[in-house]
Amino acid sequence: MTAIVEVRELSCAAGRKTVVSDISFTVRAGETIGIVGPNGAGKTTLLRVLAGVRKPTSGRVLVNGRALHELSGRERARTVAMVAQDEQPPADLLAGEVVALGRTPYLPPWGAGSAAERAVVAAGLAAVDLTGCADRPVHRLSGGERQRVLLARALVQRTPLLLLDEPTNHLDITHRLALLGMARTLDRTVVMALHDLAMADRYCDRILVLHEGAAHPLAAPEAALRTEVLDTVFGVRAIRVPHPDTGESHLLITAREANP
Ligand SMILES: Nc1ncnc2c1ncn2[C@@H]1O[C@H](COP(=O)(O)OP(=O)(O)OP(=O)(O)O)[C@@H](O)[C@H]1O
Repeated sequence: MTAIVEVRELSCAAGRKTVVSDISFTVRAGETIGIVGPNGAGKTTLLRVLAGVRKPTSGRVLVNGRALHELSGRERARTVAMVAQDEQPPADLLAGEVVALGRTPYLPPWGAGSAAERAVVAAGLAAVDLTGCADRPVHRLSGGERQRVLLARALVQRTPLLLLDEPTNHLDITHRLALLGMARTLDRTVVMALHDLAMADRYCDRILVLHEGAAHPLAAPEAALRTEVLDTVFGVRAIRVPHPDTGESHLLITAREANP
């Protein structure tokens, strides 16, 4: 598989604070990558730099071999889509209008609203289980429904790279599993910050652990989320147990002092 994202000796800051220093990794096309780390570890900051909305303090990010700041706004919007943490769409828009914003980089001037574009928007809403909701005002949707509308906007943007910051926040368990399952099967590369380590373990091809300004090597879940890593980084006790029916390995996490 070819590399879609190359991160070289990257350092990023939030405000004046350097958050992550000198990290390097490569993401291959089609991979689902999880970024995990304690609160404040720099997950959002790194995603914003990967999206090209924040500049690195040093080092570089290449997407499909190009630095995002070399691209026009339209080219960049066809390359990378991002759903930010707790993003609030403009309150006076309809759900379908929010999703349609994702089509902007493909439209000629005043090109919105055609039957074909409406069909793309409807398909985006259907992909997040919101069929028939195009005409609902976003401010009347629940937090989880709004989150799914924003995901639909990113899906219809049809970018090779999709960045998601805590995409399962606000989602019920059904839609949480659906979203993570979808992330794996989409024909694109997904990089997402996740707090739920067990979910990251099950649904990501590889995981980047951020801790104290550094990144552990990007590795398969069983290596990235080893017991000793979770103890050091999160102060929790983790064991891997086989599912009684399927035999698949699941990460079981408890507080460090909990009795076995
Ligand atoms: N605008 C800012 N000015 C100064 N410091 C900031 C700014 N934004 C974020 N920070 C700090 O930078 C650090 C990294 O923040 P970031 O949001 O990237 O972490 P995170 O891993 O996404 O956290 P969380 O898990 O809580 O969402 C935190 O210590 C945060 O307080």
